[in-house]
Amino acid sequence: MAAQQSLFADDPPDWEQDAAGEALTATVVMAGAGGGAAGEFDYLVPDQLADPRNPETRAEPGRRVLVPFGRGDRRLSAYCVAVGVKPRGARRLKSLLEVLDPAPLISESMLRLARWMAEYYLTPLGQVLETVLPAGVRGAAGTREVTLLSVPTAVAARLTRLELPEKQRRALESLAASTKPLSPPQLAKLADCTTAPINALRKKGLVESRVERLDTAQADELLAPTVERQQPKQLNKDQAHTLATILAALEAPQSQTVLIHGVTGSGKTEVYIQAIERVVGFGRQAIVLVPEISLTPQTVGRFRERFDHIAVLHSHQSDVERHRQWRRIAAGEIQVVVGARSAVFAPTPHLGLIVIDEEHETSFKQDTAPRYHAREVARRRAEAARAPLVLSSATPSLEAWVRADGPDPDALLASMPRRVGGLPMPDVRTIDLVQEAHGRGGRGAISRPLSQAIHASLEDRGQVILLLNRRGFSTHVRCPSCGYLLECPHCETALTFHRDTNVALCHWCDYREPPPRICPDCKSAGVNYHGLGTQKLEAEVRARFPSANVLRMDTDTMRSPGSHERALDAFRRGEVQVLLGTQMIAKGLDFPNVTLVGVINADSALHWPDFRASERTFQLVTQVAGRTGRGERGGRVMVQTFEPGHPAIAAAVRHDYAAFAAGELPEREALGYPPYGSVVRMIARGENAKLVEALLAKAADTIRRHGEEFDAMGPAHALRVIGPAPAPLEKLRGEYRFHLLVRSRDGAALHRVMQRVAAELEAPDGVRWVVDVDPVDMM
Ligand SMILES: Nc1ncnc2c1ncn2[C@@H]1O[C@H](COP(=O)(O)OP(=O)(O)OP(=O)(O)O)[C@@H](O)[C@H]1O
Ligand SMILES: [Zn+2]
Repeated sequence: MAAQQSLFADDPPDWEQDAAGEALTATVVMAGAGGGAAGEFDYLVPDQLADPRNPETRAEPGRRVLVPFGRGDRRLSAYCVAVGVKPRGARRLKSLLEVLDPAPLISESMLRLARWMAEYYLTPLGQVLETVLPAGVRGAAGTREVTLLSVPTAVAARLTRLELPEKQRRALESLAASTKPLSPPQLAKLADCTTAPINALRKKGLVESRVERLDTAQADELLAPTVERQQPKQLNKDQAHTLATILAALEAPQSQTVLIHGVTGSGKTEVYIQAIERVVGFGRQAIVLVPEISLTPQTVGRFRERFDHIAVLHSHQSDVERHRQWRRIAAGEIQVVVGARSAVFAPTPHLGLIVIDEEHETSFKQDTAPRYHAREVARRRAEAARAPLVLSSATPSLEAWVRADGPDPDALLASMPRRVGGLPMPDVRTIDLVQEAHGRGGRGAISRPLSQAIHASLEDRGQVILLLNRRGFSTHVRCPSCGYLLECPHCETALTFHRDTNVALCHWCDYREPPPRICPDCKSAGVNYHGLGTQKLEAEVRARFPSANVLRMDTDTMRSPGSHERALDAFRRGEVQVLLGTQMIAKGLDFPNVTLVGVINADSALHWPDFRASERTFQLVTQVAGRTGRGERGGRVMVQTFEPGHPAIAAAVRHDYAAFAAGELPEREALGYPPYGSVVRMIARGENAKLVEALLAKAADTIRRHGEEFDAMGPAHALRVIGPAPAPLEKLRGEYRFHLLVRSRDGAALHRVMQRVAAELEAPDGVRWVVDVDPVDMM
């Protein structure tokens, strides 16, 4: 009641404010999904929220405001997206209640980008804004406690006379040589030891420690590993040519996209780092997007070696840390932002360049609303900033490839077909599993030729990487008498047996149960474990190569923070001879001592119900093959497959991207799939399968009806609806899932129709649906 009264007191009826018939209004969208209030709403801006003498409470675009909404005047938080003078209509507008942010959270240009996303991805603007602005951006500044070590002067004076074990001596000398105090992990890194010798030094009183509470940003700065500055490398001819292409794009009056297509190890990263050095030299900032999994100290280190002020954004950061980084970026203190997908929204004030490394990676597409693709958002952002967008990959997406290889003068292609330093591409050979199975009776996962190659590599003191894209021990559990298959009760997919934890696990919803000792169906004793997961492969490798140290990398073993880095460090130091795991080992690793890569089953993703199945297979095999032969010792690759003749596998074996594209593109073209057309996927889910399917059937009719006008314009504009059908993942967490695909060669027409359908479609209770524009995930 009190709030109401003060409200009336401050807020005289607006007909008194404005006799001329015009009023200052703010256009707002409700925050988040909007609580049922989708769309834009106008409110009057009361005088006290328009006072230039009080900039902290002024209504302006990019700030959040509190508004009364609906009949009961629910107070909702909203984003102000525009302010203007409007003729007062007959209908009386309500007034803003409060301005919540003392300054805009988002610039006008980022607001325009968000509007584009809302429109393109058919998502409410309020929800897009919550994605563009990290949750922590309005959070309070944080502090952090840091232990700092230094060497007392008295100790430093007799440093050379101390009797110490080797590691302690090294640590003490490193600390004494440092110009600033160091934290224990920092010192451990510098002296290449664990924290044990450092603790020993502290106990002996040879090292002083104090605890300080620092601003998070300061703490980050201090805790950043100390790195030696590296100079730019002398570029080879292909690299120099690629750099020149990017530098020319920096001069162009409009934004250009440069696709760097370079084989693995061709020195792509070095080229774009040099381009960024130029950009930073003009006082502008660069954003580098990398897949989350490659945000390793190794990658980040390469940027630290070359730039003074970098910010790293990743998904494990706390709100407070993220907020800090955000503010430093917005203040122009940061030269290079390195981060995963959402770093595309980093508020750099003078953006000079965006780079997307491993551009083909699926993780650049967000799988919740707004289902944006960072490549498309980056392109829009680069266009607005008139800055180049650099895409880099050994296996570009066909979307990027066709654009770069086509007539568009603003889409350029730079090829780097050779590895740096004259290193040859690794020799790749396929092993036909059909023939092998006949020869050796189908025992185990490792064929004889692969086994021999592993032996040879190990004897030669080389390291081995084995890829198997399936975690767990056995991929399914079946009764040998009646054929009963153990399934997840919520997802109707086969449960995977995990031997280390002795559970049958659903990889979709995490449902788990102990594996049955008798068949739940026919009650006969014993069940069989079929199929191959990484755990079983690990057991086989340990049994066959007992003297090798084996490390398994998959989401089961890499759960704890830092485990990924520790594993890669152990591999780099040579403590591990065989690294085996899922696709997380296929990416970006640069270990010169890897002389053999084995792909256990190259076909595993080849027949997925996804029009990109061949492309994914080609990418995976090519990328993992690229992890070998990166040193002087050369390297080879063995690819086990049931289909050595499949074009995707055959092209990967020859490192021949152009051949892969030439084989795949006509098929896409014939069917009107991307990059020759656009696809939208609709997914509906609910507990009642009939209702779910009926909703999509209705959607299909609505799409066809709205599509008629485009169908009439001929095949270049027509829409084609495929489905509805049960989604490949038919049941998930107790809900049935159906999907349909719509495709058209005319992306704009498709978009227009889907906009109308999304606005019209009403789902019954218990059924939810989403529209995925440019889908990547087809499950
Ligand atoms: N011009 C050069 N002279 C000498 N060494 C170079 C040069 N360019 C790059 N290198 C080195 O070669 C290795 C591979 O380079 P880089 O990582 O840039 O290649 P890449 O194409 O990005 O690799 P990938 O995509 O396969 O991970 C790195 O160790 C890098 O430091
Ligand atoms: Zn499940």
